[in-house]
Amino acid sequence: MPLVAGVDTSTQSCKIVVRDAETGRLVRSGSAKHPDGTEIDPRHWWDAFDAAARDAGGLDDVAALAVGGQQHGLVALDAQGRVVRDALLWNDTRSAAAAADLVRELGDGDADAGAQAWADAVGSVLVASLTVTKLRWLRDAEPENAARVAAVALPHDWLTWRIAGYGPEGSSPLGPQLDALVTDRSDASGTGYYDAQGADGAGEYRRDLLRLALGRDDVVLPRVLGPAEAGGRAHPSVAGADVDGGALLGPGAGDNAGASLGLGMQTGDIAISLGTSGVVSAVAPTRTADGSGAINGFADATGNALMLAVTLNAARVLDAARAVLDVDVDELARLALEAPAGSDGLVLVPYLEGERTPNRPDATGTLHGIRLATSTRAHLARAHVEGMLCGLADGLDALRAQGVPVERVMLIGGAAQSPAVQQVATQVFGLPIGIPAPGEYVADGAARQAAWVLAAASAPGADAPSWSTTIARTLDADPRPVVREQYAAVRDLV
Ligand SMILES: Nc1ncnc2c1ncn2[C@@H]1O[C@H](COP(=O)(O)OP(=O)(O)O)[C@@H](O)[C@H]1O
Ligand SMILES: O=C(CO)[C@@H](O)[C@H](O)COP(=O)(O)O
Repeated sequence: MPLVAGVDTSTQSCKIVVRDAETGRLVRSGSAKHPDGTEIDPRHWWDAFDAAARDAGGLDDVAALAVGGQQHGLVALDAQGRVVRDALLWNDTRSAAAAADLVRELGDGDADAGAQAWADAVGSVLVASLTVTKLRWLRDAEPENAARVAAVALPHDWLTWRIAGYGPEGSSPLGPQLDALVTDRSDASGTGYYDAQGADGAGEYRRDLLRLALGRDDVVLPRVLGPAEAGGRAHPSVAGADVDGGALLGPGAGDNAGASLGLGMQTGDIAISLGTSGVVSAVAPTRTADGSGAINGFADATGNALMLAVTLNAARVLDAARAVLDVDVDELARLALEAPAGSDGLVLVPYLEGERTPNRPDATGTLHGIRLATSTRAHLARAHVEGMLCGLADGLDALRAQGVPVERVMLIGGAAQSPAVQQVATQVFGLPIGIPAPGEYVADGAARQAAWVLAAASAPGADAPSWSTTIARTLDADPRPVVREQYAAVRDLV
């Protein structure tokens, strides 16, 4: 019974699952928190990985491991493999002006033409989240740091590299071998300088776009591996010490592609992820090229496309409500369910950290409809839940507008555990809502990828193992149009 490990190095924490490679049965798991913030020293990811591995009982007995991670983060390394500066994360908006500049530049001064050109080139219109915009910001705001950049990696790439034993001299057994960096199509497709459908579908880096942003392209970029291609082995001091030959390393994936693999998503499935980010995602054979910027046309972890609508404001909108009301997650849910659908007209537009979709990086949250009758804890709790979900419902509309079929909707991520979120989702989306069994679907997807890599190592061309995903409950649709009508009436007033 070989075991495999899946890692999710996400915005707020590191989660690890150890599963049976053949059946997918969960054997053990662990987790550890990351510091808060939109920029972070990657050593905190390494420390959290180490703590989560210990929390999971160690990884000596795993035959393969793969890492899913928050997308887009800029990990800039110097020639000695040292991090040049704290990593700028997907939710850092300081490169918003750089994004607008790059869009105009690719359109020869015409922003609309530039938006479509970026969507055609790499599947996405640039916003501050995308790595390429952070490189332009680095070039202009920190030229000395930009000059030191010898390699550019994403969070999951960098953690995979460290797990393999690489890193700066003195803090790694194998030293700073930058050309040992590897990644996968899904995470590469979120950089803004990788075309997952280029080179006749094989995928290719667009170094011309990297050069446009950074002013040069003589930097090492991680080798992009196939969906079940091994990227070396874990260093025995980290994982696989008790396994003959050590633990194979998978290419890893961006977290949303990992979740898609973990859920076994097929065309027609919609995943709504309520973590730090809010994500509405769908798989398809080929990506969209949405010049409006509402939909990102990324790659998934199986060789297909993964369309995403992503908001900056999701679970942490509810965290903010808990802070204001001084309640825990259970009391927040109870309060929210006390108020009626539509919260008697109290509406929160939840742009608490600016917003990515729509692209309003400088926006703030706004509360509308405050009256004596709606100045209650219950109404405030409900308005936060409804506002968060309305932003995602707009994203689902954008997917539909791109012709993406919507047949089954599943709710995942930390905030999906809330009974209030589950019930209000049936009202806001007006669709049946599938609640998968509670789990870490990004880490599960990484574990499934690890099992796929293990199978392919002895049987090239093997398919991904068919692990089953349990939908624990399906809630009936309960459409309440008033909720989105109220939201749409004030959303654009920010
Ligand atoms: N029952 C719950 N109700 C509301 N929010 C929750 C609940 N459980 C967890 N959360 C929130 O979910 C978030 C963590 O979700 P997760 O998917 O792990 O985030 P990420 O993957 O972005 O690190 C936190 O903001 C946490 O407060
Ligand atoms: O930016 C995106 C996708 O484009 C986010 O989905 C990040 O990948 C962060 O994920 P979580 O930490 O919220 O899971």
